[in-house]
Amino acid sequence: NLKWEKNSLTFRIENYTPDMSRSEVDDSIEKALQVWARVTPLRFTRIYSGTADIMISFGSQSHGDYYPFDGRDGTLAHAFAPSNGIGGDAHFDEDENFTFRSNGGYVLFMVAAHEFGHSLGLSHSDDPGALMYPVYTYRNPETFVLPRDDVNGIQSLYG
Ligand SMILES: CC(C)C[C@H](C(=O)NO)C(=O)N[C@@H](CC(=O)O)C(=O)NCc1ccccc1
Ligand SMILES: [Zn+2]
Ligand SMILES: [Zn+2]
Repeated sequence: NLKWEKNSLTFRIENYTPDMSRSEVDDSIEKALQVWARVTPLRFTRIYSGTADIMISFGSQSHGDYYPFDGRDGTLAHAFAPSNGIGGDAHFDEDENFTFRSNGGYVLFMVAAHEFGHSLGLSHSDDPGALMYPVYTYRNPETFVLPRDDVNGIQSLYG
């Protein structure tokens, strides 16, 4: 597992999905980062220009890396393990319908929390209850608590 060799990380939201308001996207991203910050010494600072450790963007099909998205459903997003450059970056498939709180689509908070697990160095878990389990399952963001498997995983890297 590659990991960040610093506890203070920057993030930048490069563009927005039309599925939600900007403030809903900002809130979803910030809350998804807090999920991990709460159980590690990691701290996240938002920047609005330049290159952040974690560059966050929405794109569809071919979007500038060797991993083109696939239209609706299927792959929802992907993120790169810690390293310079594209490491840490999280890309969200614009062809999905992302939502704020309703489960009428994919709740951006849930997808982002999962992706940031990858951005911090976690791989997929085989625990069906884990956030890092490979397949999206809806959970109420208001009551979401990071499952034990994920806490153990991230604390084995940054505990
Ligand atoms: C092979 C990778 C690129 C698949 C990709 C993923 O795991 N990204 O982190 C992904 O979008 N997986 C889908 C499931 C699938 O493609 O079968 C997913 O739901 N990922 C988002 C997710 C997963 C678990 C919890 C929350 C969100
Ligand atoms: Zn990408
Ligand atoms: Zn994943």
